[in-house]
Amino acid sequence: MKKNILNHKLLILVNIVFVVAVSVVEALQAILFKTIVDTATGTLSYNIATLAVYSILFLLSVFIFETSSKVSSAALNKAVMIDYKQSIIESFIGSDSQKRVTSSELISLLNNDIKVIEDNYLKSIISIFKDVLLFIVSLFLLLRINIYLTLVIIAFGWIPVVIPQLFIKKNQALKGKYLEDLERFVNRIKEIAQGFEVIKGFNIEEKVCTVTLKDNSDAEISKFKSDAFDGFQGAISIVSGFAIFFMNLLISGYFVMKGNITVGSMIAAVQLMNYIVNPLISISMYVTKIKSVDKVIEKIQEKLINNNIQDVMQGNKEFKLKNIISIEGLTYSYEDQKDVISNISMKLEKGKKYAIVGESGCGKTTLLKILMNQITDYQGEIIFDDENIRSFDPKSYYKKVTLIQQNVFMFRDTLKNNICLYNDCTEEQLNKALKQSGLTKTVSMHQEGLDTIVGEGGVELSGGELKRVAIARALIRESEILLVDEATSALDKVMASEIESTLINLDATILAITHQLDENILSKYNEILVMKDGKIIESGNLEKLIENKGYFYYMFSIGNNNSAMELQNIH
Ligand SMILES: Nc1ncnc2c1ncn2[C@@H]1O[C@H](COP(=O)(O)OP(=O)(O)OP(=O)(O)O)[C@@H](O)[C@H]1O
Repeated sequence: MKKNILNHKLLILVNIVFVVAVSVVEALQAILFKTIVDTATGTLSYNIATLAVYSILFLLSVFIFETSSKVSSAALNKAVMIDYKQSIIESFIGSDSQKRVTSSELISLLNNDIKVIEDNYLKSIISIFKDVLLFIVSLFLLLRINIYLTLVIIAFGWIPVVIPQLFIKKNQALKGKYLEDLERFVNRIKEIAQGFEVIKGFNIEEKVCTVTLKDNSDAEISKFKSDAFDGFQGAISIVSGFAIFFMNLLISGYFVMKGNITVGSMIAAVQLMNYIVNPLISISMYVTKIKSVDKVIEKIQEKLINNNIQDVMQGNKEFKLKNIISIEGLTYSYEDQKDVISNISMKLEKGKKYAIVGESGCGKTTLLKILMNQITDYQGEIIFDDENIRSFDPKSYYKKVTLIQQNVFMFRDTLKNNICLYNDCTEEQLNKALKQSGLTKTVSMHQEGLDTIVGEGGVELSGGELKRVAIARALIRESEILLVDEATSALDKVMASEIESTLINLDATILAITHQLDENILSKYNEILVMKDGKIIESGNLEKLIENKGYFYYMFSIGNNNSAMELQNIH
């Protein structure tokens, strides 16, 4: 945050200039008071018209400098906030995919936490600056009026400053609790929007409304407690400020009675004492506010800024695969749990098509995530011909290796932008990709063709079409290796078979997870890798695996409804 503020030195300077001007003009109000009162009581002999001109000049200056100061501080606020939010977004994009925050956490951070920081941190810093100046100028002017009054202020003015500091911890805790509850509420709302059909379909509207009401009121109660505490703290500061004010009034009244100062000086002194005590109270409140958001800034720092990916590939070599991908002793576990990938060693040949099969949870997706560099803290080696994955430039690797995921994410944009992913692509490249991915018919069916807006999350496309878009994306990039995480999930058998055929006919090395234990599909793969408990326990083409009559054959038989008797023999 500090870095984001210091990035705008010119705006800070402009702010300082206007804040100085505002503070000087405000403090001069006391001198104008004194001049008018002393003229009225006969101590000074100014002309009333001259005093009226001074007053008008004073009002004009206040208007000009206040406006300029507010506009420049709003401009600084805007610039810093753009920077800070952008750094959060960039940190999110650069974060490790395993440790990244969820979408609702990110939205909550960018809306709620940022708002708290903006209101309590940035605005406080700007205001503190103004108050410090007002304090210094007023103290200087008061010193010129009466040294004893100045000493009284110095002796007792710190009381309203110190009191709010006693409540910093409590304030921090209340603000932290509010943001925590608000995040839970935002999360709940997101779930309601996403799970709308499930809520309706399972008739759980009432239950969902009840838990939402709890989250909603928890967040508002926490906000109320935080605001109420702010109010209590503010009241204590104001009361102690008043106490100091009356004490000053009494003391300056005493000096007037003694004939040490004039009535005009007394009014000016009281006014200046206000300008000394009030900024002190405000400064102490702003310091409390700044400290209370320290935890919020720390939270953002922890969740995002410190969570940037340590790319396993830190080299600068252009990615190239001539013959063989060798995986040696690959082992991985999620956060100290048991191994999800357990000492896998295998070789994959360029251009061949590999199917990965295995029961749910055996580690198939994790294996692809490691190969895609989404998981980096694994043990073992991944070698392309004789180059370790770590020696490649990540950009060139991601250009040639593409992961097609189970759920195809679509931007709310045109079909073309969703396929080209905002990169330039020629008509020839596009047509080739459409043809190979089987999307030509889909494009011609839509009146707007490639300019058709696909709707939020691609709702206007079928499941099969979405998978084809994912394939087209890989084709546009001319990816040489396709890692496919269940390209056919949620598709009927005919569509699944069509998509698998499309994939198998591509000119690329393919490593595809499939749940389709279908003879027609599996026979097209050069090799089937059978996974169980994080290991590859069998491999070979379909014929060989059926002959083996091992674990694969057991799964294959269930998938193809073989007789119970036959299954018992195998198992
Ligand atoms: N982010 C994660 N944190 C902790 N455990 C995880 C995480 N992702 C997956 N796992 C666990 O790791 C194991 C392997 O998961 P993985 O997704 O690789 O299995 P899979 O074989 O692809 O399953 P499926 O066929 O059901 O998609 C599972 O037990 C899963 O619960």
